[in-house]
Amino acid sequence: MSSESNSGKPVIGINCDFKAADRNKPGFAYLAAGYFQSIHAAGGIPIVIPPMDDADSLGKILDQVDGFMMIGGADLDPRNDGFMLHSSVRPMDPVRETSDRLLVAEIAERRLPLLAIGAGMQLLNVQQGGNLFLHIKEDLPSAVPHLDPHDPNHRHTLEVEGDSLVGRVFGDGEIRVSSRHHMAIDEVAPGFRVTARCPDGVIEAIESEMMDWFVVGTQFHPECAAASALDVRIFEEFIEGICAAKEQVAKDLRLVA
Ligand SMILES: N[C@@H](CCC(=O)NCCCC(=O)O)C(=O)O
Repeated sequence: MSSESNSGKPVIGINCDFKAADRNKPGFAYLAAGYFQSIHAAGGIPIVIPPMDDADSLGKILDQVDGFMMIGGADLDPRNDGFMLHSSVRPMDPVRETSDRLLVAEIAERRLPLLAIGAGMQLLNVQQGGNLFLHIKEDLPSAVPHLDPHDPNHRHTLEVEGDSLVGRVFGDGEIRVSSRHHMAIDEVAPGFRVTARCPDGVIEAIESEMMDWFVVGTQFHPECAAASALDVRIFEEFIEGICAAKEQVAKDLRLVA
């Protein structure tokens, strides 16, 4: 049973990153402010969820939200999906990855509406049966740069499918998005379709084709400080999609009442 916030605004859970304690500092859970600020600005109520390796507690939290957003971050450890480690891989802290994997598995089981960004989309794809290129520079040598370590606001152009959420958001005309990744989706998981690519062919957005699961994934970062007004519309479409689904459920319940 998800929450029904007083204002009717959907409550959106958001995972966060984790940095382990060292000799001089305690461990930290953290996330870029743009993630929760974007959800709030779009009409949602953000709730940041600390990493936990406790499926029962994470499940009780998911009982209380109307949707979820999985944020970006460092690399998924390819060994968790049966692949060899690659010299370019900088794994995220295992505390975060363990929690993220439990979250995505439960979100999928519940068909909870999901917006997955960057590493969040990559995790969704591998957990649902797809896989990743571990290093674009090696796997797709003709690709344009998708990461500039000296420019957090590195951007590249995007080509979108018209009949999609990102297609509705960006429309026609040149689109440039913020890109900070060296991995990318290779095979898309069953039940999902590609809705945007960089002109070099790298997959930049996916959406669920399943009637019972509203999911959008972006490799680019619509939450970043340099996001455009159109990027912001992705969050609005996500919130609107959740509200529409809730209204439909309420209508259906009235019909059978
Ligand atoms: N590390 C992966 C995923 C890319 C990603 O999520 N980048 C965002 C980094 C900044 C942040 O933490 O939000 C890859 O490189 O492919």
